[in-house]
Amino acid sequence: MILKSAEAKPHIVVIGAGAIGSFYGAILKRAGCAVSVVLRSDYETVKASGFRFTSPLGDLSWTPDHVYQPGETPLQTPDYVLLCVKVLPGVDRAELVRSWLGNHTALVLIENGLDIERELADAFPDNPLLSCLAFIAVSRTGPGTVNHQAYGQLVMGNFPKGFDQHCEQLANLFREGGIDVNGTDAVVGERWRKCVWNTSFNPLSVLANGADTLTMLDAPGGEALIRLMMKEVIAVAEADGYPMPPDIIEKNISGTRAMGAYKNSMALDYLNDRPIELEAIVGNIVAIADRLDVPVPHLRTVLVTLRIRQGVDSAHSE
Ligand SMILES: NC(=O)C1=CN([C@@H]2O[C@H](COP(=O)(O)OP(=O)(O)OC[C@H]3O[C@@H](n4cnc5c(N)ncnc54)[C@H](OP(=O)(O)O)[C@@H]3O)[C@@H](O)[C@H]2O)C=CC1
Ligand SMILES: CC(C)(CO)C(=O)C(=O)O
Repeated sequence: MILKSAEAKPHIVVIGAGAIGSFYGAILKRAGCAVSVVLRSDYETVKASGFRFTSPLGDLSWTPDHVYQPGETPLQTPDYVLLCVKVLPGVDRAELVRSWLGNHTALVLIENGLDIERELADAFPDNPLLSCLAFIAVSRTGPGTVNHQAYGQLVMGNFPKGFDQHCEQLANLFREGGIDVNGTDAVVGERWRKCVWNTSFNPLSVLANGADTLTMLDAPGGEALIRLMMKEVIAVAEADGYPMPPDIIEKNISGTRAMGAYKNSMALDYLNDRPIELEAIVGNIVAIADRLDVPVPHLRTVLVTLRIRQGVDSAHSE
């Protein structure tokens, strides 16, 4: 396939333009792309007045080229579809993207979790698949309104491996729009590396009633527990063929302390009564641990406790 030249900027459709989708949509819009969005609850507001941002990067507020609803078909086949919905059981992501993909459309995931690409790779074997990790603090504060607190860097590569011309083009567009992109030809290892942080801090923050990072680290035994959880993630990653750097725990702990008190995306989902990405971020890792016979007693305790809690919460809300 011949990619569009730098002058003819690609057409982008963002599916799930919440915090992450609207932020990275804004960046691509700044780079001169035509960016459209598929929205559910925010459809009317964004169609009427676009996205409104607060951000240290300046005014990122933007108006999409088209605002679609799920089930519509694109006016023009997009070059890239960005999928930015939460990875939740019962959400069929392949069905969400199916009608938006042309034969040559590249599918780009900007989502947390491990082992979350396979269902899309299987459903669309002929479309280029790009997997991205977002290092950013951003949240949706109301319909069409978004607060970008800090950061924004992406790590990007093809799934399961490689860094093709689509990665090259999209990474350059994100850079033009003002954010850093680290390209990798081994994105699965990068997902493991990010999960060392997410699989430890995210579920613990929910058990701790939405606690921020410093509250967790400073509680008696808190840092020790987080280190034990990180060690278990690293052991599973290694058994799966992805050895982690020897200083990864130290760097994660010191980096998190330096960042100051921070509520991760799962803590925010929990505090706002939204479903949490428990299976994508914890369950999939425990499943791999079981397959490879790696003991993960702390991760399993946290996972099962949260599953029980989800059951109790949903029984109460019926
Ligand atoms: N926020 C952050 O700082 C970070 C988030 N991430 C990851 O990025 C991913 C996205 O998170 P985030 O943007 O925060 O989540 P949000 O909840 O802010 O956004 C998700 C969006 O997906 C939409 N959506 C869900 N289902 C559908 C559907 N069927 N059709 C159309 N839209 C749909 C939601 O719409 P509706 O409102 O209608 O449900 C919402 O707008 C997650 O995997 C998260 O873990 C990673 C790093 C940091
Ligand atoms: C790493 C971090 C904390 C923000 O980039 C994240 O992935 C999350 O909030 O879930």
